[in-house]
Amino acid sequence: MDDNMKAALAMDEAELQDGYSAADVFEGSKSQCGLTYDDVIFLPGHISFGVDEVELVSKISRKIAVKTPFVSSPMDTVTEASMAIGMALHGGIGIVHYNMSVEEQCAEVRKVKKFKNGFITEPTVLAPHNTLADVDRIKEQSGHSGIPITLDGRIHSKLVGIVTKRDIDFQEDRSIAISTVMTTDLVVAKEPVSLVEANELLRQSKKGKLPVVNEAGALVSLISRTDITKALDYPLSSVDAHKSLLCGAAIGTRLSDRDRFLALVDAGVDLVVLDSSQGDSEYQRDMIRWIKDIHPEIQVVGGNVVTRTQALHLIQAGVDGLRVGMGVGSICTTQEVCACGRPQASAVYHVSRLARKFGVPVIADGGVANTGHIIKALSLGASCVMMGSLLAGTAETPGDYFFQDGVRLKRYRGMGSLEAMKVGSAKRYFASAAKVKVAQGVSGAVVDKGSLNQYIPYLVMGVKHGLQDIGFKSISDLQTNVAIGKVRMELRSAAAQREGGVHSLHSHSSSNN
Ligand SMILES: NC(=O)C1=CN([C@@H]2O[C@H](COP(=O)(O)OP(=O)(O)OC[C@H]3O[C@@H](n4cnc5c(N)ncnc54)[C@H](O)[C@@H]3O)[C@@H](O)[C@H]2O)C=CC1
Ligand SMILES: O=c1[nH]c(=O)c2[nH+]cn([C@@H]3O[C@H](COP(=O)(O)O)[C@@H](O)[C@H]3O)c2[nH]1
Ligand SMILES: [K+]
Repeated sequence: MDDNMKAALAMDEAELQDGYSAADVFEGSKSQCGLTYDDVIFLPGHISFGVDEVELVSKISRKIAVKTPFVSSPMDTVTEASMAIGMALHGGIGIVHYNMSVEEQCAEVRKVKKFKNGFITEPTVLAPHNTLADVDRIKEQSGHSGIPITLDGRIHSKLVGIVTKRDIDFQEDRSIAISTVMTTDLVVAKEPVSLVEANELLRQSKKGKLPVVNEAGALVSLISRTDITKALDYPLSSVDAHKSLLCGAAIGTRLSDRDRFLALVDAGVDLVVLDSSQGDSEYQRDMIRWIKDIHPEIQVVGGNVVTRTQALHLIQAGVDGLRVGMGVGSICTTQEVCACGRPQASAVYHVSRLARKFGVPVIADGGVANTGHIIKALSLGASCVMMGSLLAGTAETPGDYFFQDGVRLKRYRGMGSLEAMKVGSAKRYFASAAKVKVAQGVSGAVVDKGSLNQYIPYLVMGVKHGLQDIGFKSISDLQTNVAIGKVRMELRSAAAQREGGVHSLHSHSSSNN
């Protein structure tokens, strides 16, 4: 090796550093220009690990960690129970919209909280003196068969038997007591028992239901084979201490929303999102203080904010998370109508920089059109991303598919669109009573994206590849290295952005959407 070569190889890191730090890009600019995801591009780092080693564990609020940093938007064409269940099963969380009555919203939340609990902690229970007709009634109302029987017909009482379809199907007389037909030779699990152990017991016993009892033989919960198969299929699931899926819900900041909040707490909600385009209001601060005062255990996400001052006001009021984004959603017209907002990469970077000091996670909301945008949001400090249009069109969203020009579509609309306001958000705007309705969103359609079961794993893998290319195994490592300037980036000219997209083809297809 000659001396020139040796000198070249001895170059230190500083000499080799390409690109710019996030601080250079977002704070050093003299152009007074706000930036968004497409304006920036990360330079690749060094890969020393496999893509499967990348972990996407993150936080959605101070106390709630998730394994997939994805949140579905509280919009009436995106999140009701089915979406919230799908998001939680895949390790994220769904926020049920509130363009419906309190009762309807609570029913959606209950469906999520009750979905396939690994452990059913409130099973339907009967007593030995109940009749087969009682079993029939329960089957009709709730679909449950396989009912545990306890001495006094309630949970936490001594387990004496179980009644299954097989015990009663061929009994003609439905007035006879359960005690005469129930199975008393029971396979039970003694608490504490893990789902894996319970699964093994169910496999060996070939039973459909496994009652869990305490030392004294009292029933404490029930495990069902169908539930457990699902639980084992979704290792990333976001669950609470009782193994129920996590669920969020949106509320407003009017006095009536306090009743909505209390009802949602009753329904088991884990987190509420104060849903507003401009979160820096006295209404919102009052709501946050009131909630944290009476229900400090419920996580409150405030927003939306895009500046550090707005964020600080909500942090001072006690929020557990911040939702960032104004006017950047695919269906948003707020920036055009109200002249307020901020390009999303700048908003996420600046708010996250402040929120990080207080340990408050940031949810980057809106404007996410591909996995590259998700990676950029996370890199710039967001703990999670909230998505509307990217998830719209999946099977789990409310609404039916329809065909237009031979393409299978689903409706997707802004919550401030005239169409959505007509259904309910008019109440939020006072627009129903107002003479002039000012829409801040549009309604449209998106293409069929299939089920979340294929779609979320695809998004997750895309994000993992991005972290691997930048050179980090976790979101926190990535964020720390962006913050200290080790991760390098550049702005992209308009021509560079064109180059980074698909170009120069007559036609192309993409299998992923
Ligand atoms: N992220 C974004 O860029 C945007 C989102 N949206 C979505 O549209 C929906 C509606 O958003 P907003 O109109 O911002 O809802 P909002 O409920 O925050 O505001 C509607 C109007 O009600 C007022 N208001 C709220 N609480 C009040 C109280 N206690 N007393 C008196 N007045 C009160 C507000 O100041 C505002 O004028 C939400 O789902 C939101 O996420 C709408 C526009 C932009
Ligand atoms: O200006 C707006 N008018 C609206 O009618 C509207 N509806 C929803 N949102 C916001 O957009 C986010 C979803 O954005 P994406 O479709 O880009 O994921 C959502 O999460 C919201 O923050 C609205 N913004
Ligand atoms: K927009």
